Amino acid sequence: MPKADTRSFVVDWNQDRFLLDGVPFRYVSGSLHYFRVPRVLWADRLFKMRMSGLNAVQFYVPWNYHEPEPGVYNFNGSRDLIAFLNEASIANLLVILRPGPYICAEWEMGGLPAWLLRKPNVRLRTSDPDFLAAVDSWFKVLLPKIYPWLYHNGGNIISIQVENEYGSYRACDISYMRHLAGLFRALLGEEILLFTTDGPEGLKCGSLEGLYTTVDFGPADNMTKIFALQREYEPHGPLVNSEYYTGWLDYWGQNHSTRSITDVTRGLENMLKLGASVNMYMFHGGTNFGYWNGADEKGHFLPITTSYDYDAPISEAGDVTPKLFALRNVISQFQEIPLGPLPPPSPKMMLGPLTLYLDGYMLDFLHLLCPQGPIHSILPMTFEAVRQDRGFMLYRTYLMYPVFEPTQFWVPNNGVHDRAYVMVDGVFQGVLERNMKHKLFLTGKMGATVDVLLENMGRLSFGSNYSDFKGLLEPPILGQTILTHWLMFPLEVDKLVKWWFPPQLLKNSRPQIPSGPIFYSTTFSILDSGGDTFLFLPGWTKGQVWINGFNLGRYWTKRGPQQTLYVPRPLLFPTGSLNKITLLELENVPPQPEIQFLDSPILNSTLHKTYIYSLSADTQSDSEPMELSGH
Ligand SMILES: CCCC/N=C1\SC[C@@H]2[C@H](O)[C@H](O)[C@@H](O)CN12
Repeated sequence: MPKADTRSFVVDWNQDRFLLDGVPFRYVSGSLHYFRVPRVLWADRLFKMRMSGLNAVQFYVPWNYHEPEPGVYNFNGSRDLIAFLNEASIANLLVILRPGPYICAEWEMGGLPAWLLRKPNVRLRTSDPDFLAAVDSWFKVLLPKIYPWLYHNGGNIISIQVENEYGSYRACDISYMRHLAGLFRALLGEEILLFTTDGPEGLKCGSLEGLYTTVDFGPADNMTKIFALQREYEPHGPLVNSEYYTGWLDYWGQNHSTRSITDVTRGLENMLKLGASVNMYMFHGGTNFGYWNGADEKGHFLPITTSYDYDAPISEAGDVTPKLFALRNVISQFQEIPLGPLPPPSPKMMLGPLTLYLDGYMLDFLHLLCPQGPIHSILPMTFEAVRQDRGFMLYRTYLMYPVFEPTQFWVPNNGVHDRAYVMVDGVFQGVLERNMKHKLFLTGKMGATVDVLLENMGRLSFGSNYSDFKGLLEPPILGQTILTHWLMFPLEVDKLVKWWFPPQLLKNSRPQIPSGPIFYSTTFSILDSGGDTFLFLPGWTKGQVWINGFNLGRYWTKRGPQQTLYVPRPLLFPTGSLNKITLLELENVPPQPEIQFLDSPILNSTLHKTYIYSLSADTQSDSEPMELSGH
């Protein structure tokens, strides 16, 4: 077989295979998402993937991670895409790039920026002119950055995916797919291999003439049937599974997902025997730090957990697993794998228990959390309308009349997106939750302050046939009265947490019943010999954690299945320096406000039965309000 005299990665239509520089080539790839791994750990993870026998790495580019506001771009630090491409090159891994614009990935809004929803009627993932204008603007920044990294230009990108499982989306807008294909060709040239990926039900609307059709399926699926479906769209060319599921995602309140080593290795072996190219999704999952998790909807709203361990061959903490060695053994039967050992699991550290101390009630810091002051509106406004993309917003109103008897407080049309923590005169009354908890009862004196803290638990990343706006989507109803005249406080919690809470800020303006939303913190130092660790929050309910100002993600100890948060060692300061951990507890503080750092994760706690509300047991009243209040 003569080698190509130039760099090339092409489909050999006669032999149903790929050719790399003119030589037959099959990729055995793995997915790793740079946006779920601190930059300092990228090289470690990529090296382990190479040593596992992979010759390629596949990853998405989340639009919302790089364009926080229209026309504002961020490719720095853990967002430095080019640096990640370079690390992959150093690890001798080719790249299969998936820039979207929609990526799914259990990522917030499937990677689409929330600011698209500032035009409430925008039709996402269609040829809607407003949507396409934003897409064009983004890709005219992104695609020229990756052009030099295309394989035939001297880089390591061998193929690029257009959209993501588009056939699973209701719109089925071929004009949109054609627009994307044209844009990619215009900005990347004719040589690069462009492809699509769909499940077996999605090929009709997901595939497009001129884009190589690939499929995705897991170990329990019928490989023969699904590859036959791919053949209906690609009678010639290599068989490709672009997402072979090595594990699966986790939802808060559902059991931890796993896939057996036997099933996963058997499926891989069967595909490699066919000569197929395969990408294993995920090979290393990582973490949904901050507020970046997405959500699904299967009967009810299902936010994704902070951990994206995915039961992947490389664990969330970057450790090799028996599943990795089993897969490496399969790969070694089909192609050469690098000689040499894989690094052992990294050192882990235990610490604590540590006592946390009350910094203050969230409501006492509104002047710092919302320095620009509230927005006033007769009816509550959404996060998107006030340009708060993620995190928390406080909605405040006042009782225009006394409420002596416990009176139902609810939001019509399941309008709490996603969790609401209700206070009256600063005293915690309870929680309302999208799909799960529609009402609570409260009393209050005339003029009492009614505060509703809304938590955005992550926008739908899959299966949404509507735009997932956040906040109070309808005005709450107290008894028969619609509550109007609201103050909206978009809260800059992350900015505040980076400050130190001077004790003098702490007002004892409320009974010392520690309940949320409330800040606790402490400082601690570690031994230099310490390693990665796993934060355990026994007795705490739900909230957010920061370590040294880094937003580690959400905890929901009461609901599970995740009980610990992965703490990468590079986040911690060395011996002699104090580390600071801050918790925002949204509900109830344990009698012993302590935390621990464990040397192994807990991702599969049994469900707390109290969570399993049946929808019928908690339906809201359908009675229409008799009068408007607040006038
Ligand atoms: C039956 C699966 C339909 C949804 N597709 C999923 S769930 C896990 C993965 C990731 O979200 C991935 O980003 C999707 O492309 C495919 N997939």
